[in-house]
Amino acid sequence: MKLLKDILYGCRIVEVKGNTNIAIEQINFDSRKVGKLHCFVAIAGTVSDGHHYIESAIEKGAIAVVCEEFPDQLAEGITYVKVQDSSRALGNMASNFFDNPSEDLRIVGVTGTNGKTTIASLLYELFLQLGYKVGLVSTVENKINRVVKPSTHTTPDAISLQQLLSEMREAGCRFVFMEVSSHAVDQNRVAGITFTGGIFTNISHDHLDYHKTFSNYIAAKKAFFDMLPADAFAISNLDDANGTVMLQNTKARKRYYAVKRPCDYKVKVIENLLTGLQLEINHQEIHCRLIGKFNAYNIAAIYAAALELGQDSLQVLTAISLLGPVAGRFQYIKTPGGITVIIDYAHTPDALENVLKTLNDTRTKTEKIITVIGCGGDRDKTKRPEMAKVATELSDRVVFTSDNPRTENPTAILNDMKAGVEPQHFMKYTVIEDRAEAIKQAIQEANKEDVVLVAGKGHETYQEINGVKHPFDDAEVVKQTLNLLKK
Ligand SMILES: CC(=O)N[C@H]1[C@@H](OP(=O)(O)OP(=O)(O)OC[C@H]2O[C@@H](n3ccc(=O)[nH]c3=O)[C@H](O)[C@@H]2O)O[C@H](CO)[C@@H](O)[C@@H]1O[C@H](C)C(=O)N[C@@H](C)C(=O)N[C@H](CCC(=O)O)C(=O)O
Ligand SMILES: Nc1ncnc2c1ncn2[C@@H]1O[C@H](COP(=O)(O)OP(=O)(O)OP(=O)(O)O)[C@@H](O)[C@H]1O
Ligand SMILES: N[C@H](CCC[C@H](N)C(=O)O)C(=O)O
Ligand SMILES: [Mg+2]
Repeated sequence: MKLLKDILYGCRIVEVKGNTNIAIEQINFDSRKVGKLHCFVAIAGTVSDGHHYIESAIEKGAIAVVCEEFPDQLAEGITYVKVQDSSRALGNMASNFFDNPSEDLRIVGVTGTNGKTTIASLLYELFLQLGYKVGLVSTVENKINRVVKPSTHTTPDAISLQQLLSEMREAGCRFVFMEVSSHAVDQNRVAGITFTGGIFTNISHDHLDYHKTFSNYIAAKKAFFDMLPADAFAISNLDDANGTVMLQNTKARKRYYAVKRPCDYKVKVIENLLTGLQLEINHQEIHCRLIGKFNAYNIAAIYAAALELGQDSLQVLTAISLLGPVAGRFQYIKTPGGITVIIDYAHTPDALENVLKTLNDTRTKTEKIITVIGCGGDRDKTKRPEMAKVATELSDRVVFTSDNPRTENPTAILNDMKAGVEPQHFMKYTVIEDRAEAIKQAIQEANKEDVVLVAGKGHETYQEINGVKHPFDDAEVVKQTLNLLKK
């Protein structure tokens, strides 16, 4: 229990009606989950508006309401607090409610279109190796030191996030590495967190269904760097067209990493093989087990962050050389029959292009690249034709299939994809809606030396159709199919 006036500390309050000197059991932004002595925070969302549910929250036991507009009728004995921005207030309130965990932790946020999970997970592993207790907030899983907590979002809502951070503090964690999605910035899920540092990976086509324009999407990512305090660090990718824009207005100390340009943390790719990367970081040579040039950027970013966090360069390089791949990111299977299968979470045109370029860069003359790819339903439709175009241009054969159709018709999604294929590549693809069948077809077509790329789902263990998550794991299906076909 905490006093409402203490929970509201630091919020931009416009007007109060009622008593704030009351004890609150829990804060809640969903009327359906409200209980006795709760404070309900009304937020305007993408589908509906929490302000419509104030009455029902009170019926369920809320004794205080935080909102942007007072309802026409005020209920007796209830405290109403009008704020400028209720999602921002929620962030602050959640932090106060859990005794401001971020002030006792060193939290580094990672934002960008691709590479967030990879960088956050690698930093988590790296700092464990350096002997620290560490927390991780990611798309794949959350971790409190070594204890796994399932993840539902890339960045959880403000209340779940502050609770998670407080559990990390409780468990003695010193560092936390977390993904900060553009949705999270836009919805103020990270408001109230004091970050020690921020990392920008890259920005390319994704989530235009939500942000509407590319410049809104850039602005959401940039807003994260604008909120960093002056004693934090802001690390950005100088090779990305928006790498400097991201840090334009930050108060934090600016650091850049890059492969192509001179900068604070410069990486050179000496060798890019299917067994790993040989790199030079600020003139120090290392080998790492991660595959693909894009991972040179991820390695540069984690090296930069570790050094900005005060770690010893030599120890960091040694630890980097021991890091293994992240689940579902360029996961590599070599079969007894000589086929290579790669499972990768590439679900944007840019990621798919990077992965396929890596496979093209490292292939021999005779080997075929066979790609299995689908696009998610209820997500950015404009990326569908682009992903299909990239897949057919950079592969010898492509099987278009389903990837979480959600509430959309899978055939309609596949038609959106097909519209992006250039006529000269029409002969390269087939369409098999059933993902397991699509994987089987690709593996069946593969001969010794060929590479099968199964892209889009990575670590996911389900296929989401009409609100139901059916068990489906690309890695499992691949293994079963390889056994079945004796490949
Ligand atoms: C589009 C989006 O981001 N939606 C998120 C948002 O919900 P919303 O704005 O749609 O909520 P809404 O249904 O309009 O309701 C508005 C408000 O009324 C409340 N309400 C609603 C109904 C009711 O009966 N009572 C009630 O109080 C709701 O609790 C909410 O506070 O706020 C919710 C609470 O934080 C999130 O769970 C929800 O994530 C949905 C499930 C989602 O799918 N989000 C994805 C797109 C997402 O966030 N992805 C990013 C990763 C993207 C990336 O890969 O980069 C992520 O961080 O995971
Ligand atoms: N630095 C990078 N640049 C471009 N592509 C990358 C980079 N790192 C990883 N990728 C590609 O993008 C895919 C997704 O990587 P990752 O899961 O790390 O990104 P993410 O930003 O966490 O994605 P999400 O927004 O879905 O959480 C990988 O499977 C790989 O294909
Ligand atoms: N975080 C991303 C993941 C997409 C993964 C892909 N498998 C899909 O379902 O589209 C999103 O929610 O848009
Ligand atoms: Mg992620």
